[in-house]
Amino acid sequence: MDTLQRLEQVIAERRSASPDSSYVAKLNAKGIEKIAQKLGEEATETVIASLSGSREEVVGESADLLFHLLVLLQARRITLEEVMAELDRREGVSGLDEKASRSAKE
Ligand SMILES: N=c1c2ncn([C@@H]3O[C@H](COP(=O)(O)OP(=O)(O)OP(=O)(O)O)[C@@H](O)[C@H]3O)c2ncn1[C@@H]1O[C@H](COP(=O)(O)O)[C@@H](O)[C@H]1O
Repeated sequence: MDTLQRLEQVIAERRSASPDSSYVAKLNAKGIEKIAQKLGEEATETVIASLSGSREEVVGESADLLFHLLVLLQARRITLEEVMAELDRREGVSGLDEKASRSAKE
């Protein structure tokens, strides 16, 4: 089991904890809008760090971003496995085929 899978499991366990003792529970108690807002903030902070921050800052913000993405996915009942399967599927599609299928959908 890798780090993201372990974190996904911890987040699932902590969702039902007391919001006083758990950040994951606190975020979930506030609802999907708050979780989405936090993800947006962490994405912005990652972008800013990538442009003007140190290597350590980019690593730290990226960790915050991945963590909040996992919280959001769970709030939408989407598993990491589903996202990985989508990435695996794309791996099997050539760049040109992918572009063609995207423009066909538009
Ligand atoms: N990886 C993380 C993690 N990364 C970031 N954070 C929290 O994310 C928050 C982001 O910081 P901010 O200053 O933006 O947010 P804030 O001011 O605390 O919150 P708001 O004012 O926005 O409500 C901080 O409180 C961090 O502690 C995390 N909190 C928890 N985890 C993992 O989740 C597990 C379960 O955590 P609990 O739910 O707290 O038990 C932990 O063991 C960790 O493995």
